[in-house]
Amino acid sequence: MSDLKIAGKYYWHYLKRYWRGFAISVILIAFSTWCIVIAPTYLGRAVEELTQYLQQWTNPATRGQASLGSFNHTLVIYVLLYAGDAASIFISSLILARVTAYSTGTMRVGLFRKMQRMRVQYFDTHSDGDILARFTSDLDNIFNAMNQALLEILLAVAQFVGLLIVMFNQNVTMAWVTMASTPVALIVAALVMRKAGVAVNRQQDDIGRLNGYINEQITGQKILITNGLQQDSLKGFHAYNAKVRQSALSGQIWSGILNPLMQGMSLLNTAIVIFFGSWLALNGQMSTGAALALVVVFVNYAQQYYQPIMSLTSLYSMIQLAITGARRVDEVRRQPDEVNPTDGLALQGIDSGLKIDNVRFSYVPDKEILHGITIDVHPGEMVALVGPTGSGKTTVMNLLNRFYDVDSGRITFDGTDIRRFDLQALRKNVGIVLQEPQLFTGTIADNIRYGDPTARMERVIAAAKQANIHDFIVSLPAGYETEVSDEQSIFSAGQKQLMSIARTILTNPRLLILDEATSNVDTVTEANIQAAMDNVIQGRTSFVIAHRLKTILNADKIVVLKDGAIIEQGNHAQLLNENGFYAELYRNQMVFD
Ligand SMILES: Nc1ncnc2c1ncn2[C@@H]1O[C@H](COP(=O)(O)OP(=O)(O)OP(=O)(O)O)[C@@H](O)[C@H]1O
Repeated sequence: MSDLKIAGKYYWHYLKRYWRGFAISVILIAFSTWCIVIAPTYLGRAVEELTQYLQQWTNPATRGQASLGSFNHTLVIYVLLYAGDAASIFISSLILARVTAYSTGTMRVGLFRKMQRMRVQYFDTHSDGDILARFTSDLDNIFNAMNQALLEILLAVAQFVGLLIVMFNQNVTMAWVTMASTPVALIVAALVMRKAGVAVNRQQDDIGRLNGYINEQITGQKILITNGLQQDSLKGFHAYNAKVRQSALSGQIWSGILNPLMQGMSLLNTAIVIFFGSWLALNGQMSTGAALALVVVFVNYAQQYYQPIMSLTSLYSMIQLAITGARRVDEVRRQPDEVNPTDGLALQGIDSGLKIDNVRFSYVPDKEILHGITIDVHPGEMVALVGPTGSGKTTVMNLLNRFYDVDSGRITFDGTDIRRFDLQALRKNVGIVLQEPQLFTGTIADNIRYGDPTARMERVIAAAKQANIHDFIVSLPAGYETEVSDEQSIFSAGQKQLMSIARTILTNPRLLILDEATSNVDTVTEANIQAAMDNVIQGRTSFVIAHRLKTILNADKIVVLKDGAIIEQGNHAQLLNENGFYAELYRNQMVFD
């Protein structure tokens, strides 16, 4: 589907609910067009009446009859028509401003809502900067274009249609003469617009990539500084920036050519009309006054004829940016939602166990990552996943709470395939503590009760105590009310980790997925984290991507993954007995990450 079609559908989706405002605007614009289009006929009439008056006045025999009455009357109507035009444009611009503000607001909400429903895959495969660009520059482009171009577009279309009607009403031959240059103009405009469209499309994609790069460089700023890579970072930025500059420039040049071209066409058109009009007058097929009036009226029409096209072409780059913006935002809108079964089952707990049953999985077609994984877990057991990097540990975790769905095989809780549970219910029962803890804007208390905003303060404090972070929190001047947004940087990685453990404890999940942090923390924090983890794991079925030896030793089951397959499974003693890969790693004191 072409970008224009996609954009058309997108705008229709959001604008149709404002049809009343639109209808009123269209009526007002039609009225204003009628005023504008009809006005030249009054101008023509005024010229005719003035000519008649002058003829009578210059002839002594008829001077007594000469009167400016009808001329004045025509002139008043002419002025009123322009006043009507101005008033109706003013009112419709107010209405359209409102439609723009509301509809772009709804677009923003729509995009944000969609983000909440989309599959994790989208976020895994798009840079944060690119996603952000869709919220910022793409939506801004849509807003700017609607704000400035919507009225112009409606006016242009109405004026064009109105003009055609009036021209053909006035004089069919002259109307055809006025339109004679249209095919050439349309072909030229289409060629130039295609070039500009390609450049503007590229510009937006380049901006997305530039934003992605900036975002990455900000996030990795400390690594940059540590490695002294600022100059390289700047070099990379220049390269991305140059691409944006080039595509923006080429877009501006191509869209900039359009307007002068159309102006040239308009001048040519006026010349053609004057030439034919004069020829008609000289041919003597009508009175000099009438012929003169016809030329005046059609010169006016000829100038107006290209006006709508010219105003559209002067807005072209803005309109093209909005079309591209709509295409990019619509791309997000059309992403598949997470699959939530209708009549999904409720999930109360995991009583008889969890089974990963011969699961195969690939992120992208034909590149299988997990090759038939089977793990049987009894309630309350702790499973440690170990294995070299890229062996598929995180992937197993991704499947357990349905960030992704298996290709074949199944995962069951108490014998029921997890795809049959209501997604919300499933996620409520599966808690995740990630390696990189994430805190959100709000107070520490808000962050701990993030998964259950209604939780009372006693539960927040109890969770913090279990996570061994209570003492630290109360040592802060504002305690639990400390604003995280301002103070985020003063928390250490370990403290953030403990807060996120407290958050998980508060939601009391039945299944726990824990990615042990590999970051080096001091021994006291390390002991704190270990104790907090023991607390959160206590009595829960849990999967831990284990990096600490102690965790592994404590595990009920150690699953050793290599290249997406389980090569060994059992507890520490059993695996040592097997004298295989695990035993080798253990004996060589190798780290499990
Ligand atoms: N979103 C994704 N799209 C495509 N391939 C992916 C995606 N995420 C991971 N992979 C690939 O899947 C394989 C397993 O990755 P996974 O993250 O599960 O390994 P891991 O054992 O957790 O590694 P690590 O210990 O380094 O975290 C890797 O080859 C990785 O490149």
